[in-house]
Amino acid sequence: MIRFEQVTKRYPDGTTAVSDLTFEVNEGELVTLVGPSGCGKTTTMKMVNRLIDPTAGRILVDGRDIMDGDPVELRRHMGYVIQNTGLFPHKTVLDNTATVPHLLGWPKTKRLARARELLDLVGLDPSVFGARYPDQLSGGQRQRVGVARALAADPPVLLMDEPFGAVDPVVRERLQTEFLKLQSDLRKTVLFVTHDIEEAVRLGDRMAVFGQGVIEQYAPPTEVLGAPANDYVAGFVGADRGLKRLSVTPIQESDLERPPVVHLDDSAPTAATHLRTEKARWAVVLDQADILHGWVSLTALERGGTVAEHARRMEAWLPVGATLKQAFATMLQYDAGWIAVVDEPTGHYRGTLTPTALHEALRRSIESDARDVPREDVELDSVPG
Ligand SMILES: Nc1ncnc2c1ncn2[C@@H]1O[C@H](COP(=O)(O)OP(=O)(O)OP(=O)(O)O)[C@@H](O)[C@H]1O
Repeated sequence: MIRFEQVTKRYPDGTTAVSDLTFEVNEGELVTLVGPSGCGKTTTMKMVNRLIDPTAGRILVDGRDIMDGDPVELRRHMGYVIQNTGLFPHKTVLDNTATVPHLLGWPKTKRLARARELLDLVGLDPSVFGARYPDQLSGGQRQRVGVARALAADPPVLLMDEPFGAVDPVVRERLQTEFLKLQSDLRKTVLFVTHDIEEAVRLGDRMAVFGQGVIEQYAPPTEVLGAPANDYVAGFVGADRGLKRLSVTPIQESDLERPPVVHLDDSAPTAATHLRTEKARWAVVLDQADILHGWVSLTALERGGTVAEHARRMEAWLPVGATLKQAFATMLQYDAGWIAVVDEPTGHYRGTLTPTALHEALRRSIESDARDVPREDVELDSVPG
């Protein structure tokens, strides 16, 4: 969809901002450009919508050299979101959002209807916020309007330059979550510049890690974190890359443990016998439809009656596909030694995760990237302990 072929940009004062860049962004892919200040990320992005022209090489969008057409026409097919949003202060939120449709000559009713639809999409009620001016919004709300405005004419490409850079970390994380949800529906081709490695890891299908004007590694986040291409990338992603990886590694069926399972209407003595045979001190409790209810201890079952009389509710659960980081956070939140993993949306119980299983899942995912084999096929050497 977007292809850089040996692109170099040298500024008139002799600064080489990027040199000999070759990479490709697929249709519907979100690529993060990440690296320290001054490494050429913004220059790279601005060459795509011709705010900056390359000194050498060419850039193709949908197979066409971008230098062949009219730059204004080109920009209409590319949403552009920048830090501090660049909203017009004297225009209402609704009019700001409708900027591009206005330039494209859409009739007023159509462009305002589109602006309302987009404000809704980014979580701003148009009847509340539409008539306000940018300085009557919070920083996070302004960024949302920036995203809505960029999407207004439904461009296939989105260019985003530190779009969430000006807000505090909590709002930033919320904006990232909302944007990921939006992107999973819209599937735009996105180039996203950030100097924040966490953001690049969280959002990118692939990340381009920039050194001085060159890409040092171009790969999915799990690979950059698990197998950095060189010392530069390893240094940039940081010594805590194992921790960062937790946030992009999903829970898989093969990570789960299977402690004994009993049902609510089982008799307690039968359940207790089952636990003793399995040499277990507790069991997962399900209802008749195999939906998670909670857990029960052997000691409680030994008092007789039915499982239902002794079972305790379990609040710490997650769906398959949630990340290992969410699993870890849930364990901490409920002060739980394990969490249950269920199918979504059925709620059917699949298994459990303990801190040990979580650690093994992380190690297997690192090995699986390094050796290029599926995670469930990785055999771990045990750590001598
Ligand atoms: N108009 C210009 N004239 C001369 N040099 C420039 C110009 N614009 C950028 N540069 C230089 O080109 C290099 C790359 O700049 P660029 O803005 O692309 O970096 P960046 O990675 O986006 O940095 P930041 O994260 O700080 O925004 C820097 O050394 C910068 O000083």
